[in-house]
Amino acid sequence: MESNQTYPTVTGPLSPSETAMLEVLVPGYGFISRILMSYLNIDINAYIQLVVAMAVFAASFRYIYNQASARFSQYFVSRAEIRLDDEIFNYLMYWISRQSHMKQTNRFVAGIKSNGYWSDDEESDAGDENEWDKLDDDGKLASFDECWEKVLSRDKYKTLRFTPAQGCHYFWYRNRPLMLERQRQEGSARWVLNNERLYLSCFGRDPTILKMLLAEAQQAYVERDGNLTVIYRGQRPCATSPYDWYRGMARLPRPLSTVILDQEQKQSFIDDIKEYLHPRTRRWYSNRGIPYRRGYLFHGPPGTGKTSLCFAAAGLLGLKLYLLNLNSTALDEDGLASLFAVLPRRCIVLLEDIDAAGITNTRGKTIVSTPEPTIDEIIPGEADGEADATVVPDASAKGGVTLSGLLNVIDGVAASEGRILVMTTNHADKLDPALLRPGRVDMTINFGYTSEADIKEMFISIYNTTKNDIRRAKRPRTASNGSAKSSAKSITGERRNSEDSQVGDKEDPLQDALQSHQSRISRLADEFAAIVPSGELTAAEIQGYLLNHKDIPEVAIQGAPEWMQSTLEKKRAREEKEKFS
Ligand SMILES: Nc1ncnc2c1ncn2[C@@H]1O[C@H](COP(=O)(O)OP(=O)(O)OP(=O)(O)O)[C@@H](O)[C@H]1O
Repeated sequence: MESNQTYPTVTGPLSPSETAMLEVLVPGYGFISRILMSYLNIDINAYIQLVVAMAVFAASFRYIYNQASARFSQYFVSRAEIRLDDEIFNYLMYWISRQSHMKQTNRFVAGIKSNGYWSDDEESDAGDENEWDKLDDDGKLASFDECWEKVLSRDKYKTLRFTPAQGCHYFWYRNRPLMLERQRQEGSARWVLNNERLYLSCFGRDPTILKMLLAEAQQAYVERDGNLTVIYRGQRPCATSPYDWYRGMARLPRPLSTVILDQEQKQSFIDDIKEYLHPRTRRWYSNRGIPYRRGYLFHGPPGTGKTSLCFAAAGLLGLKLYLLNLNSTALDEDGLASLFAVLPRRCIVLLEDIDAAGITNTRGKTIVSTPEPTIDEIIPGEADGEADATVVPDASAKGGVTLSGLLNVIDGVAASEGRILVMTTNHADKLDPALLRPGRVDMTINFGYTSEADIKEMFISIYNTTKNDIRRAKRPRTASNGSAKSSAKSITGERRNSEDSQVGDKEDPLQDALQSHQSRISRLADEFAAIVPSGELTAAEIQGYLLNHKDIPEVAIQGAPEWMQSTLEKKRAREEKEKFS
């Protein structure tokens, strides 16, 4: 029997069941096809097979292309992967940002912010001096205002840096075509910083060219630092990231001679470190089953040179300085352990003010903290804050590092070897004896108030002249006012270079003038030391005063009695207050 059933109005090469299937696969298909039919008289069913065929072809082509390119890459392309959390990422970015071909790319990331691979500090300092030099070279003694105007306008226009944006970039390196790919790590959240990867690729199965490029990038990066002391800080960029060491500033090394301390103590500290770092020492330790570590404790009142000595030692030995603030609540024992685990083979780790961090207690108690400092905060010699940490009995409640956690990373079974640990404190007597036992602290240096000899030495080091101070004194200057001020200014202006050689070179044409300057300064130093009582002030206090009169030592001496009196009065008042509180 024939059925009277009516089919939908859609007609064409597709059967109703096929159309129904399409409706399932492409919701709204029937509706759209009816609209097209009624208004435009187009029957899309007539083209559907063509469309499907094209889609199948495109999908197959894509699949084949992907497979072919994967096979091609596998057999004919070498590729290096560089991860953001590795320092080599900085090497490569630094190198790239200085390549002319990379500057020409039309997809790039522009930035001015200093980071691991761009640090403008040194360039800016050198630039400032150049401005001054240019004005001086015109034959006139540059005035501050003239120079400052130029420096300020330079500061307004920070250097723009460009690095390739995400995606592929092609370039030639040593006559070979290479590809650089910048990628976000798949599956990572956008706000997570630690998720970038770089891929370097070249044709052929031999990756030598890539390794050469990476070695060149490393060399460029390392040479940029030259003899600067590089400071790393243990922190994390955001709350979800793990703790890691982040490169902070790179500073000119501080000459050891500028740290005023008993010569014998200073020398035995340096000799001890040198002995420890000697290539044979590691084996000596391991042959005897002794963990290869060395710890130092610097203690004394604030501003007596603890940080300065550590910084100077790092500069002298060309070691990187790793700074860690134990006061952070966010830093737990795992974070601490992971930071110590990734320390390089040779470095100095500086834990400042450990008494403030709460290591004044017995094991199991927690160090509680102040907010985390920023990465750029550390300037050796300027750290003076006493963290207002408190100690709470429950380690789990607030986070933070326990004393036993600290002891574990210092010399636990899994503790890292090779590093030099320096801890500083203002109150050694408050520290737990466990922290001070040999193996954890192998040498203790006491920093005290200045003696008469220290005061003289400080005075001389501030007013005397180093070769670097007069590197620009290529022509005799006529002093603008003929006063002691102008003569002092011309030879004491700059104290920023690493060499601390005092002038006295036989061939130096300025030798006579400088020698008489030196003997004058040494005479004035005696006068100053006669005014300032020994054992009363810290080096920082004396330095602070002398810096207020850095151009005219005579004026410093004139004002010294009054300054001494007011400083001592304030000190006594503070001590009285502390006694009663
Ligand atoms: N012994 C010293 N020799 C030379 N300069 C010193 C000395 N002590 C302090 N200074 C000067 O005082 C400033 C502070 O010094 P530094 O940070 O080294 O002191 P500190 O003992 O580490 O202080 P704190 O305990 O507060 O951390 C620096 O600018 C440094 O140049």
